[in-house]
Amino acid sequence: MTDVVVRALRDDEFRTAHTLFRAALHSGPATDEQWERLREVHQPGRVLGAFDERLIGTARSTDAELAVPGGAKVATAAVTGVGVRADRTRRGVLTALMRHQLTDFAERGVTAAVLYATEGVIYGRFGYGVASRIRDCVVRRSRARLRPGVPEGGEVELITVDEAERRLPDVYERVPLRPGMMTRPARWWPGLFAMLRRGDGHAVAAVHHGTDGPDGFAVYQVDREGGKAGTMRVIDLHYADASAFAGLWRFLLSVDLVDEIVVRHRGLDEPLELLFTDPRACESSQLTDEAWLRLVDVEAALAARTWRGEPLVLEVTDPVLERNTGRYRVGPARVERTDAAPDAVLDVAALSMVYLGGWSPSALVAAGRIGVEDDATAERFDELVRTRHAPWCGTFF
Ligand SMILES: CC(=O)SCCNC(=O)CCNC(=O)[C@H](O)C(C)(C)COP(=O)(O)OP(=O)(O)OC[C@H]1O[C@@H](n2cnc3c(N)ncnc32)[C@H](O)[C@@H]1OP(=O)(O)O
Repeated sequence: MTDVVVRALRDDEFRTAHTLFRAALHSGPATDEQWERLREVHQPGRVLGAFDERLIGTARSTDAELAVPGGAKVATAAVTGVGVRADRTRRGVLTALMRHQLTDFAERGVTAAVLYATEGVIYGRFGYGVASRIRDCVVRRSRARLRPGVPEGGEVELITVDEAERRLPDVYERVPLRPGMMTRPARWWPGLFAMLRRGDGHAVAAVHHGTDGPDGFAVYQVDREGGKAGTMRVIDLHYADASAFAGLWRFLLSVDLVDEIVVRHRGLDEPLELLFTDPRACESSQLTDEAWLRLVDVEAALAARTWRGEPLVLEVTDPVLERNTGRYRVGPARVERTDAAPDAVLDVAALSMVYLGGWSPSALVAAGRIGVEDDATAERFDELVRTRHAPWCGTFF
């Protein structure tokens, strides 16, 4: 491993780190105008740099809260901006950054860390696991007739990106967070609006008004070529309830000069096709991993969510944050450390995968990632973690 020094960067070093990250993704540096906005997404104290003689790698995080089964929210670090110079990869730079970052999270009292990964092989070794999965959908407008009984929804108001920047944060606050969703800190939003303005600037937002005011929104743009009907790309879509969901879709389907509506990165149990008389009006594709979760304080995380059925003793190993290694009795009444014999043996990445309810433990048993004595124990474990909704983050960072 290279001799790497990792430290938190000063504010005046953020732009160099951002340029390094963009270069690692094969993108050019931000313009001065873009940087004016992007500077804000960098949280002081949370932008790490790895150095030999100069900056060779970076990783940053932002404070947020993650909703867990049962409705509690836990202190979370949203990790992003991870990159190592292409001429310094595969010599332990990321490893040094991740160890530093996770240790720092543990010291700060962070319960969980979440990230979106560019590649599936990078983060498992640091205790992250795929906690939620998503799909993309294409709705063919000519076939998409709404079924009788789909809620009417309320009025929809179209607003500009400038107005959306002022108003959408408040609407998002009104959206109940399901397991896997995160609060959007003030420093998250500039990243979305910088992205919306990077295109040719024709994105708009539709705000849904329910009986108690604004309760959902869809940000979209329509791409047209050669005077033909085009493709609507829905960039961000959140709603408080079934009425707002239906109302927003009624509106999106009513927009003229659109052949198809592409909506990406949606939760697996969002009932979009169930709105239509022909469920195949909605084609789904591209099932993929969404949020990678890493429990940083296992005991606090286990205590924060609700559980079902009978208690089980879980033996957890954590090679990076040793304090987490141990046995935990986990059940609906309480969570406690114990010396009792384990019912299931797993590492922190596997625990992070089943924590939000996105995988059944039986699936991980079948894949050799959780050890149990027998099928009956696996079934009890399935029941323990079972949740009403599939987890979904829905906030890219
Ligand atoms: C949350 C986010 O920001 S996601 C963005 C992630 N960034 C990118 O994809 C940008 C392009 N890639 C990079 O900058 C770098 O390749 C990184 C950050 C992914 C990895 O950095 P490195 O310094 O090379 O990682 P490091 O040397 O610590 O690797 C640790 C181990 O992971 C493996 N590994 C790391 N990245 C990869 C990869 N992309 N493909 C295969 N193996 C990998 C290494 O081979 C090594 O394995 P070993 O311990 O068995 O030898």
